Amino acid sequence: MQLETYPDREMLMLGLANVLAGQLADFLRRDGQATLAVPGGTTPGPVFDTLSGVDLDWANVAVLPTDERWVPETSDRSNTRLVRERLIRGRAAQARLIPLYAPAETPEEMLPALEDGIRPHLPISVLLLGMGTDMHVASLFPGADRLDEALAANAPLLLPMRAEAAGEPRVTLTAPVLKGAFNIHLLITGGEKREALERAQSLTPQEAPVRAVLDAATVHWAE
Ligand SMILES: O=C1O[C@H](COP(=O)(O)O)[C@@H](O)[C@H](O)[C@H]1O
Repeated sequence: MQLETYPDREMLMLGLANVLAGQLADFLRRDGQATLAVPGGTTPGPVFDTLSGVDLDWANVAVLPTDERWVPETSDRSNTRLVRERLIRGRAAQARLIPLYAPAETPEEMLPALEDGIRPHLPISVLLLGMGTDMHVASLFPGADRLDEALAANAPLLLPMRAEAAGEPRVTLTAPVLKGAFNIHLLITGGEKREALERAQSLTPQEAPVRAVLDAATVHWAE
């Protein structure tokens, strides 16, 4: 793991957006297309605000949530809603958003169709992850019902996930998809998450799912 510490959160969000933009630009120059996977939650909004204003060939960028709460976009719990409102706008309005939710009672019903949607956009060129204080990344929660399956080397692309801490059912990219990304960034803020990250280093991926990606990740942190 490589750790980048920033003097404050504003510098963190700006600096990280700049790194992500640079890596996307490299992919676009080389391959003519790129896939950016991004988290939901409370932390990444300011990164999205900056990134959405960067001059890139956004029409050739596919944007994929790392995980989704099984709620429609009308819910303020929807990660897709956050991405649409804060990232897929301005210069980035041309980017193609690949949803991990489709209207149905349960994620299981839509899983094959959702997998078909993301398959053409893998591997991920640039992956941004958040982390909870419980050391979950994407929706790989400690104690989740299908965590072992999601951590396995032969895991499918996507799995439904249920955990007490998760609230509603989730859908998540699995560990092999996350680990398969060319560039992996983890965004965390505050002392509690920094301590959790330190703790995670001596735990198993089952205890601390962030461990699944940590060795290959650059961690971006500010108090
Ligand atoms: O539930 C989720 O939580 C994590 C961390 O969110 P934060 O609010 O602590 O930043 C997030 O990375 C994940 O995408 C989301 O579904």
